Amino acid sequence: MGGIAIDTTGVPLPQETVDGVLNSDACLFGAIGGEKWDTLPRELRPETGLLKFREEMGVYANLRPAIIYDELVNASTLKPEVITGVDIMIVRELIGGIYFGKPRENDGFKAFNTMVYTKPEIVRIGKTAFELAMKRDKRVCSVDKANVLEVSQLWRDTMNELSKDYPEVTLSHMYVDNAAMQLVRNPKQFDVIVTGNIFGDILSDTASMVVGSIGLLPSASTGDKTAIYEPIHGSAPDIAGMGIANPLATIVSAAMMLRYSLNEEKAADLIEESIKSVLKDGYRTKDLAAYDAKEVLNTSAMGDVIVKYINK
Ligand SMILES: NC(=O)c1ccc[n+]([C@@H]2O[C@H](COP(=O)([O-])OP(=O)(O)OC[C@H]3O[C@@H](n4cnc5c(N)ncnc54)[C@H](O)[C@@H]3O)[C@@H](O)[C@H]2O)c1
Ligand SMILES: CC(C)[C@H](C(=O)O)[C@@H](O)C(=O)O
Ligand SMILES: [Mg+2]
Repeated sequence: MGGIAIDTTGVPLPQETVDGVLNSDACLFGAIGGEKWDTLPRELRPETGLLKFREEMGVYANLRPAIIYDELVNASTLKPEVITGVDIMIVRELIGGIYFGKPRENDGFKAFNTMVYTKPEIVRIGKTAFELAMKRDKRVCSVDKANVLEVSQLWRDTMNELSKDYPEVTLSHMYVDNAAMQLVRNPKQFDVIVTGNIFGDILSDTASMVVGSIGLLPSASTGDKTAIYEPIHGSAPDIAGMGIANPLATIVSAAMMLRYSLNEEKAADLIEESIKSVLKDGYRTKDLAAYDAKEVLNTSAMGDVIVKYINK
């Protein structure tokens, strides 16, 4: 799917791809997008294919963990004391909100999108967040813009109602502008963040830089049918072909896939432990190279060294 599908079949999401993934336990997704396809009509763009893909797979809960590796505390642009120990789980609603709301239009003079959530959609993602919090530090921060938006008021009221089913979990609320600021001011205050589609998109890119690089953040998109595992970053066109992209976000996504969809806990542990050892031994890709690097590797060499450590 994406650009390659457009070039070979004329559409960004061929039915064959949808059927293939629906018949699978899980999907490991790379990244889509690029200037070449940016001027196509919206319905033919890679991004539209990705959204349709997520919708067809029913993956409403996008889990984006931002955890700092001890070895990389110096890689963040933030001070070590601010970020040491950061362990945030962003729970982003993925198949609703302004990305999918109707009506939507651009007639060349006026353009609009609609941010819409129904109560069942909010309950569904809220449950995911509360259940996850029960296995973590039992704190959920719900991020919205209830001071301005009706849709956020319903979001907040619903989260408050739902929290009664989870008396052990502490629920707090934050406006999205403040949340963006708090993420860089004091990221350790967060355990689970639950939020809508567009706010989660923005806050997860911010969180990635808190822990060092956007090339580090994996994600799991789960729902009722199957699951998609993908790095949070895009196709990084500005560095395409240079061999300097960090492959860790994708590799960690694969580890998440092994753990959560394929029941291969040991294999997942092995990958994650190898990554930690590789970082500890000072191997870095360029995005992390300025900090404590003993050896700077290109994309495929980083993959190779992780494989070597796994085999060890
Ligand atoms: N899930 C996806 O497939 C996805 C996600 C985001 C953006 N996109 C698409 O990707 C294209 C580029 O978008 P963008 O530039 O805003 O976002 P991007 O995430 O591709 O890149 C943002 C910045 O981060 C850097 N970066 C990204 N991944 C990296 C990695 N693994 N290692 C090192 N540096 C990395 C890039 O070089 C760039 O400077 C667009 O077409 C966009 O629609 C796709
Ligand atoms: C490419 C784009 C449609 C996508 C999104 O906004 O969901 C991306 O930014 C992401 O974070 O996965
Ligand atoms: Mg994004």
